[in-house]
Amino acid sequence: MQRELPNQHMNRPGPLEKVMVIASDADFCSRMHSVIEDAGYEPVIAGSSEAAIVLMQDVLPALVILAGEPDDATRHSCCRFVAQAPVIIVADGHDVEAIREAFDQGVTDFITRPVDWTLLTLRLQYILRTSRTMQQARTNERLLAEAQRIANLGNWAWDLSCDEIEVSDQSCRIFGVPRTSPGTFYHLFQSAIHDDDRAGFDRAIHQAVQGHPADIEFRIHVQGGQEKTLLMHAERSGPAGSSHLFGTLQNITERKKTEESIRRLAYFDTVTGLPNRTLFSEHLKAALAKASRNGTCVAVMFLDLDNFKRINDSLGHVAGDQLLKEVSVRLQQSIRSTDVAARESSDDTVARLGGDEFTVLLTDMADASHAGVVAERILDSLSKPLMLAGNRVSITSSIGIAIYPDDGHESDVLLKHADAAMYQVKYKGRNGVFFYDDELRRRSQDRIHLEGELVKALERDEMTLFYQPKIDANSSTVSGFEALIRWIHPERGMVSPIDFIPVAEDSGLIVPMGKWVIRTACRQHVAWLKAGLPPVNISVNLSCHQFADHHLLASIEQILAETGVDPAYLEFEITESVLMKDAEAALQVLSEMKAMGLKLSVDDFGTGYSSMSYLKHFPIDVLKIDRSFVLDITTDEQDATITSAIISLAGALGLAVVAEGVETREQLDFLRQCNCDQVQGYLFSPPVPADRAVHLITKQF
Ligand SMILES: Nc1nc2c(ncn2[C@@H]2O[C@@H]3COP(=O)(O)O[C@H]4[C@@H](O)[C@H](n5cnc6c(=O)[nH]c(N)nc65)O[C@@H]4COP(=O)(O)O[C@H]3[C@H]2O)c(=O)[nH]1
Repeated sequence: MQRELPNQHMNRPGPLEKVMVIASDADFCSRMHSVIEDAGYEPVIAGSSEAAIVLMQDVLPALVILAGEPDDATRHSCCRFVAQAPVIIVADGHDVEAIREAFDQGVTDFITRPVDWTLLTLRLQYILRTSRTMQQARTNERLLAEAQRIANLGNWAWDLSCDEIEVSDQSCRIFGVPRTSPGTFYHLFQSAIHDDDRAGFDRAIHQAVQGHPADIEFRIHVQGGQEKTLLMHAERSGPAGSSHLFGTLQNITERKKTEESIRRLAYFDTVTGLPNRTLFSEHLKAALAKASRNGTCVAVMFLDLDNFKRINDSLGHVAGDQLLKEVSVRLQQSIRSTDVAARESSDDTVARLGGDEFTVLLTDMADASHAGVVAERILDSLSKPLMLAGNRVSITSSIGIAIYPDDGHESDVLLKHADAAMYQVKYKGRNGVFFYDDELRRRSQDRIHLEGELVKALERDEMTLFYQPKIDANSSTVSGFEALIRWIHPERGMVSPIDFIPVAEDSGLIVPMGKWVIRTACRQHVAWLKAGLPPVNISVNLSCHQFADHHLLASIEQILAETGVDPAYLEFEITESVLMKDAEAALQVLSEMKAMGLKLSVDDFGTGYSSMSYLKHFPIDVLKIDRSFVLDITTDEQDATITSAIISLAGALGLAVVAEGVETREQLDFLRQCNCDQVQGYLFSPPVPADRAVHLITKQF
């Protein structure tokens, strides 16, 4: 009955728990053995301290009972050995001094002689239960510390009444300080906070004290001059009126660094370190919102270097990058010069959109004319020569300006208008400034209107192809046709491609339109063949967008397969400027086209800037001399020289040559003298519809 008592009211211990008794008294040991066994533990009896120490090598007791008169050394080593388990001594009730000494050596508890055997079972169970709880607490503490270490997360409790902070190990590690007293930690903590972050930190603490949990990021100086960024959560919990704040502390230094490098990549140009298009756009939007509130103006400048490509190609990319960096420095200096601009705003931004295109944002201007002053200053600054790769180089630039609110209210629109104004400078001869104006505004509206109409034109099948013959200069017979698109507008009549091709280019419509041209030209070639005519070369123009389109080759392949045209009769005319825009990429596409068996020609040759080394490597068949040279070959000596030089060059490179825009017999005679292979122009025929072109195929000119 007595023995059942503990089992009815307490957790019964596990069967494997061992209770070790160290005693020399055999009767005492035997009695203990029975009590321990009956209580549901496994007794382990050691007759002496030495035997106990040997036994403890193998047995891990849950509780040790030390009876007799063990000397200090034995008690000490026992306690050391069984640091995880409680140790009970059996002492004389009146020997308080001995009990105190035992406690000092680490003994957990005591029972007094004479032993109350009835209560002993209960006593053992209480002690073991406490021990288990303690052990669990220790384990939990260890696991928590480990988890905090892994998560780089510390916790703290701040007693505001005495300015003491109780911290976890990880909090100390985050601070890089050894474990200190709560008061010392408070002082270390306070002095470590970055001056710039102190006010925010105090605000967050105040908020938490008021009962609103707060999160704050702040920087601290740690030993060695390093800086760390911490994320702290603080909140008030515990009983009402408690002077404690509780919270966590996380070291987010690495995360901040990563975020910063991602931000730099996303928002800044890697060559110049200037904001990129995305960041510029954000700045512009913010500036527009502010200007709308303040009733001020914003100027958007679009700047393009006039001769960057030439410098980049001739002096190399390293020099090109150096130039871009220098330009970025000069631009920043120019907008900071308050003496000229009579104003300065920290929101002004210089950005690089890509290539040699830069933008400048001037914010909160009272007077739009300041933008012109700044632009002139920029031109002046950029025009100063600099040394690049040992060469003295001068650059000029074209700047277009659009002003909020006059020229638009949205960032995209303003940027587009500044771009249009910049093109106006290019058109007028470069190296200048142009403000977006009524004329450009009207043109822009026309363009938008035309774009809408073009979409409909494609849907309504309003496009048609005209064909202009190319004549063999020796035999005076047709050597091929150039297919040229025409838009038969229901109200306006025939619209020139000069007017709509650029719009189709900008809107991307050129891609489906170009595909339609290739397909229609191929079908015409087949139709003439079927009509019993000899196979005739047909050339088709490829614009910049089409040439860069990744689906171009697949589209051509599909059309060839669908129409059955022999690729040897299909020629593509690509302008010199398109090819030179990205010569490496062009070489790749041209090679693939060549591998398909197509013919390739360089259109408008002489108007752009060709690198001879590329020209040599491009797998081209024909050079087409631009009609601007042909126009004056009989009157302008220079044009005559250039034309004959191009013909010689083509001969040297093994290329055929076609002269465009031949309008007079004199021009033809000159070209024949220079051994030009083919000629094309109004002298023979303008571009004509297919039903008229058919009669030219067999004609002798
Ligand atoms: N003054 C003068 N002009 C002559 C003479 N002979 C021919 N032309 C014109 O010169 C242009 C030659 O085409 P381009 O240089 O490729 O220049 C073309 C080409 O860049 C583009 N284009 C035309 N059709 C297409 C097309 O189907 N696709 C693409 N991507 N562009 C096209 O539009 C431009 C203009 O085409 P068009 O108005 O058809 O103008 C044609 C033609 O009509 C002449 O003796 N004197």
